[in-house]
Amino acid sequence: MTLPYDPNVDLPPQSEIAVGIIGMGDMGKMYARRISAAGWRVNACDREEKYETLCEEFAEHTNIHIFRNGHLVSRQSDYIIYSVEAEHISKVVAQYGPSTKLGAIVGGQTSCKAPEIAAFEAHLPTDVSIIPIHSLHGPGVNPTGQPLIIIPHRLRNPVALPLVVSIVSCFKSKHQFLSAVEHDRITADTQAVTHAAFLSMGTAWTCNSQFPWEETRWSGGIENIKINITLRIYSNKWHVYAGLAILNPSAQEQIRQYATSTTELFKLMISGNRAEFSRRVKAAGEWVFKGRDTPLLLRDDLLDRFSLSGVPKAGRKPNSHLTLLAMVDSWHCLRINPYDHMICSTPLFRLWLGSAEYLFRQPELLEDSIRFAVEDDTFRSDDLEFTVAARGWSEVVSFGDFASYRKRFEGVQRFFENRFAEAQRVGNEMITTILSHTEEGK
Ligand SMILES: NC(=O)C1=CN([C@@H]2O[C@H](COP(=O)(O)OP(=O)(O)OC[C@H]3O[C@@H](n4cnc5c(N)ncnc54)[C@H](OP(=O)(O)O)[C@@H]3O)[C@@H](O)[C@H]2O)C=CC1
Ligand SMILES: O=C(O)C(=O)Cc1ccc(O)cc1
Repeated sequence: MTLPYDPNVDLPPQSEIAVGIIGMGDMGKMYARRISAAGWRVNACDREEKYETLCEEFAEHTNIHIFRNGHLVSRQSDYIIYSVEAEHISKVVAQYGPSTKLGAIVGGQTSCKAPEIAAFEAHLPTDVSIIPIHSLHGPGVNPTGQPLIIIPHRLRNPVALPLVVSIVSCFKSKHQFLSAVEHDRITADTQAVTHAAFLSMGTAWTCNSQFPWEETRWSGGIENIKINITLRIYSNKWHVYAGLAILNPSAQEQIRQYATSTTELFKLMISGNRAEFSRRVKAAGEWVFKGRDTPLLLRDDLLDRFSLSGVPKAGRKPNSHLTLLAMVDSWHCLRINPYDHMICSTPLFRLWLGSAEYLFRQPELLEDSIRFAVEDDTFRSDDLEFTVAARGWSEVVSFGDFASYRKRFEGVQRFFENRFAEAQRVGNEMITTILSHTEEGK
């Protein structure tokens, strides 16, 4: 890969550089710990009311200096990272941006870059370079080998970009240099629609008052992925998912298509039109998976290790898998090749694509799923609730309605909260094990 900067440029000594972090939530703290451990001085703050508790929490970290507010961080830091809620980025940058140190570099960690860039352009002094970043994983995932997107948006000197690269190299992530527009288009494909599928599963289970791990029809194999990842998402903060779906215009189109594909497939299922249902599903599968002969991303023996349920393999039933059929149909309708975006994929996206591949590249499984969808009513009420849920999520996102998004999200969160600790533990292990096997091609 040709680097978009001169790697031989002379950088200032590490002892002269301070990294600022505004927003010490889950991601901000993870960044502060890793960057300071690599030897950089870190200046950090959250909202003023958290100053004392943050000072206590980081009292032992001599390289992390907690300040009362973003003005104090901005005026003495050389690379300042805003790690706040995407919904608030404009307000927070308007507040602290004018205090940025002369000639410094500013970036953000929000998941959608259009509003972040607009805020920086509007509120930062013109001498400041703008280099946003985005770690494509949650705070509990080891950043080593995960994609880290770097956006060299405004470079005021030849040192700015190599300095940022040198600072973030402590994550040992895979660097991808993109424009903000490319970033938003790709993450709409990989993140927003993936989350829409899992959010809808959680809503459907809640509306049916079901804990899926207690039912034989959701046990083992890719069902473990559906359950673990749904719980993982709902154990996180609502604003992370709301921000990247609502603020990214490409995401809205994709989520709408996912809801449409779900609805159209569900109508074919209940009309008993097996021929047309089968034709549409297989046409989508052909388009997305044709010619793929690499080993499947997911393997049965690995999947079965990560169950939240105690149902033995013999007791399991086929599933209509409307969630996955609709995903592949959406990719087909929007002409999105999901493999094109692997370089910017999150662990959840890889597991979701792996699940789709597992179903579509094993013809007997796909036939079972088609037959079950049209001829068996075991999953009818689940599929009905899923369809209603997918449309509901799409509607909230298209209305740009953060308050309703939060209410929907937190309602499901309450339903599942007793299982979050276990789901986090199993989910972390599942991500580490399955993805390490896929990456090594084992
Ligand atoms: N969590 C994830 O998996 C990932 C998140 N991201 C993105 O990173 C960003 C941070 O996410 P995450 O750490 O999870 O979220 P958190 O809610 O944990 O952290 C955001 C922090 O910023 C604080 N904050 C808000 N306003 C200000 C302000 N004016 N000054 C200082 N601090 C402020 C918040 O306080 P308060 O809570 O009081 O508002 C909160 O503590 C988001 O934009 C998210 O989309 C990116 C990759 C992964
Ligand atoms: O992997 C996922 O999709 C997650 O849910 C974690 C996550 C959330 C937001 C991001 O901007 C990046 C990663």
